[in-house]
Amino acid sequence: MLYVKAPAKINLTLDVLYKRPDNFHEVEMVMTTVDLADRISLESREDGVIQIISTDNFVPNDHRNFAYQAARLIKDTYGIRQGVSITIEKEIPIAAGLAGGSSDAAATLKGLNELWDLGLSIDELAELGAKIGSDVSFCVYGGTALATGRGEKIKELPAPPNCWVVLAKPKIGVSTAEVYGGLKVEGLQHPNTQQMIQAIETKDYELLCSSLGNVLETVTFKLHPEVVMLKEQMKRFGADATLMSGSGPTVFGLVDSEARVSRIYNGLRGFCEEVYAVRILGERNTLA
Ligand SMILES: C[C@@](CO)(OP(=O)(O)O)[C@H](O)COP(=O)(O)OP(=O)(O)OC[C@H]1O[C@@H](n2ccc(N)nc2=O)[C@H](O)[C@@H]1O
Ligand SMILES: Nc1ncnc2c1ncn2[C@@H]1O[C@H](COP(=O)(O)OP(=O)(O)O)[C@@H](O)[C@H]1O
Repeated sequence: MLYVKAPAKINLTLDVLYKRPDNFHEVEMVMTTVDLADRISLESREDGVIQIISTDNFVPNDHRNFAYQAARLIKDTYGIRQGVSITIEKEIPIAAGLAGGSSDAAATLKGLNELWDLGLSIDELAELGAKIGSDVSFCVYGGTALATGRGEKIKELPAPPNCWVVLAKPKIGVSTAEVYGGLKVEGLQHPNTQQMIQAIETKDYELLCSSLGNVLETVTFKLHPEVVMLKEQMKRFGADATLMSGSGPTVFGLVDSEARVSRIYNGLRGFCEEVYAVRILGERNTLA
């Protein structure tokens, strides 16, 4: 039995440059992993079957599961005869903009590389990951990175300045495809990605706070006004800066003092069931 952690990500910036002919959007995003993680365990089996076992009824247990797709891809690409039982202990909220499914896929790729002794490099695993979803390559590397292309081209960044991240997810699920589909690329207010990178490189917390930006907020806010309200509440309870992660609906707030974290956490818990106080994981963990 092999255990692998699958951490959630947040987008510190998310910019869309244009819509591509393949119907994906060309993006520029600064992403970082946080210490809210699913736990994946992998057990090889001789009958060739890929089995998904999950603690959460909303997680699909068949070919729709991204961890299943990761195992299938590895088996087919490298002609592996064995199967695998994949147990997913779900901690990351589903369809939340936190890349839970993508991270489960990435953890499965890394775990099977070890379990089946394939000797693949982290870059090879990330390339495989891109076939499953745009966010999977980033999740293979983890840490902090600039993601371009449709999200699969990854450039490593150093750890951001130390701070707390309070995550709050309203009781709605958001479809990433619907949000990208509703985006009007003309007239967008673009975040300053280069300034965000500078803030990270110089460990400038204030600059990082003022550089947060996500163009998908415009779409999700219109679909779900409760996300705007949650963001406003978080700011009112004392977060230094707030943003929606990915396509939403999770909103996060950055805080640099522990005392304020509990005030914000307790305040939000009054009306939002899913609130988490976490840390940024920072740098890439190169162990596959
Ligand atoms: C918005 C982001 C930001 O990190 O994350 P989430 O909110 O899903 O966590 C990502 O761009 C989501 O990546 P991921 O969830 O892997 O997307 P995919 O499965 O590849 O694509 C789902 C759908 O989103 C749209 N899509 C995705 C990526 C992209 N660059 N342009 C797009 O237009 C396409 O319609 C695609 O069919
Ligand atoms: N291992 C998985 N965990 C969660 N959701 C999964 C998984 N595999 C497939 N899915 C499907 O992926 C969709 C997106 O979920 P998720 O990856 O959690 O969100 P997001 O794309 O917003 O980060 C869900 O609707 C869910 O049905």
